[in-house]
Amino acid sequence: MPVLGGIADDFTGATDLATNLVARGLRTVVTLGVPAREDVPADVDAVVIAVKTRTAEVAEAVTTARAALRTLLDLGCERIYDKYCSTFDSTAQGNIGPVMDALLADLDTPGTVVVPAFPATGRTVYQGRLFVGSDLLDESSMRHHPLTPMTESRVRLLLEPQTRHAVGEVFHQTVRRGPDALRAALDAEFADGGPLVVVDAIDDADLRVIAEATRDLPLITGGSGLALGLGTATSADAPVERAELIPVVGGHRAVLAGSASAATRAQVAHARNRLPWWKLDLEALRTDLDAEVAAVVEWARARWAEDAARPVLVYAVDSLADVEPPRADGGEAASVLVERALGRCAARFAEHGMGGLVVAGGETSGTVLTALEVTRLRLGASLSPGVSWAAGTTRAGAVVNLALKSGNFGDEDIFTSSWERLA
Ligand SMILES: Nc1ncnc2c1ncn2[C@@H]1O[C@H](COP(=O)(O)OP(=O)(O)O)[C@@H](O)[C@H]1O
Ligand SMILES: O=C(O)[C@@H](O)C(=O)COP(=O)(O)O
Repeated sequence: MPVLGGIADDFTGATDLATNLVARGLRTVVTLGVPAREDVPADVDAVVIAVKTRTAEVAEAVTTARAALRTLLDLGCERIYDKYCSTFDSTAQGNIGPVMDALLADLDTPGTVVVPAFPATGRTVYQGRLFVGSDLLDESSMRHHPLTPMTESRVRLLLEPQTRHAVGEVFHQTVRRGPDALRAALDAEFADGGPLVVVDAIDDADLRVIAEATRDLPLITGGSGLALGLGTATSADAPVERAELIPVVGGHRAVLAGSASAATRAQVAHARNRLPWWKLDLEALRTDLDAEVAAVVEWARARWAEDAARPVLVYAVDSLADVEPPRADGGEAASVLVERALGRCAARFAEHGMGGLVVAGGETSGTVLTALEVTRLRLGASLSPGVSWAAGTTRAGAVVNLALKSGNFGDEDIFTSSWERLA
């Protein structure tokens, strides 16, 4: 029976959290959407429900999060982990604050911590300010995010407009004094300040202190980093390797990249010199999307006929100059066309024997998994911080190996090197 239940506001965020839970020895399953109780396997320690609510209407995000919470409690989960982006992707309306408010109310708890930090990927919080590498959040590329531009770095100021509660802060000086000092500071905030407390963390040792100080809270919130501080589920008879065991299926291999993020663009440039590649043509998609997809599928099958195990790369963006802004004339947005095309490619590739797939991009992953009719993922070995191989089960019961990569995650060679870890 699962002990920990996660609610993640997008699909790559869910696999990011699950990756860190597996690293702590927890056998973890990700469900895509709120599952029926009988669809959750019994032999897991953690369940992460992936919902696509980061940029949804506030009311929809809250209703979905509450439904996910009810299911996790029904499954027997004793603690809930509310996972949002390590760059706090949200707007003044939400959805991080409204979801926290709803979870706090439903769990009837005195308060919780707000911990976006994920130091392994450069996201740290110091004196209440969120950094991406050495840049303050509002000076990083997140300033220009198309849906959730982040123009403020102080987490308290980002959260206050979104929540009905007061927001407190506990700085690094206190975290450094250890779990007891932190817990005393949190209790003081919960008693006089408010139930939401932003806590600094600049390295994994800080995350361990925060996890220890909050071990009896029914709700914790953050990026995925906080999971690295959780007590390990491992023992002599339950080593970390047990949590990583997933079925590996054979078959053809592909990489589908719809992300335009800086890390993905570098990974595409690296892979173009090493793998057969196809760059989607926006004009061709706009003219006849099905014909372009058919051409991609024919091309991929020819490459697999030459070398059955060699991955093919299908991607959308080399440089930011390729990114087409939303159209003023009401024509179909490039982002929609690219997502639709990559989803259809995935489904057709699966019909032609694809057994392994790396997907780059959060929105893209959502579309691709929907097209493949994958309903749940069992997380396996980690590829890099926040990214793992998984075994995805489709509605029809077929299994496909998947690695979902958030746009800014992963080393430059992830599209070519990840396959070694699958073997
Ligand atoms: N040439 C393009 N012009 C406009 N949008 C694009 C283009 N290529 C891809 N996109 C869209 O950009 C979005 C990237 O988002 P996502 O997949 O979440 O990646 P990330 O994780 O990097 O944010 C997708 O909706 C994708 O379809
Ligand atoms: O917390 C994180 O940084 C990631 O898990 C995440 O949510 C990234 O979002 P996308 O870049 O939209 O995939």
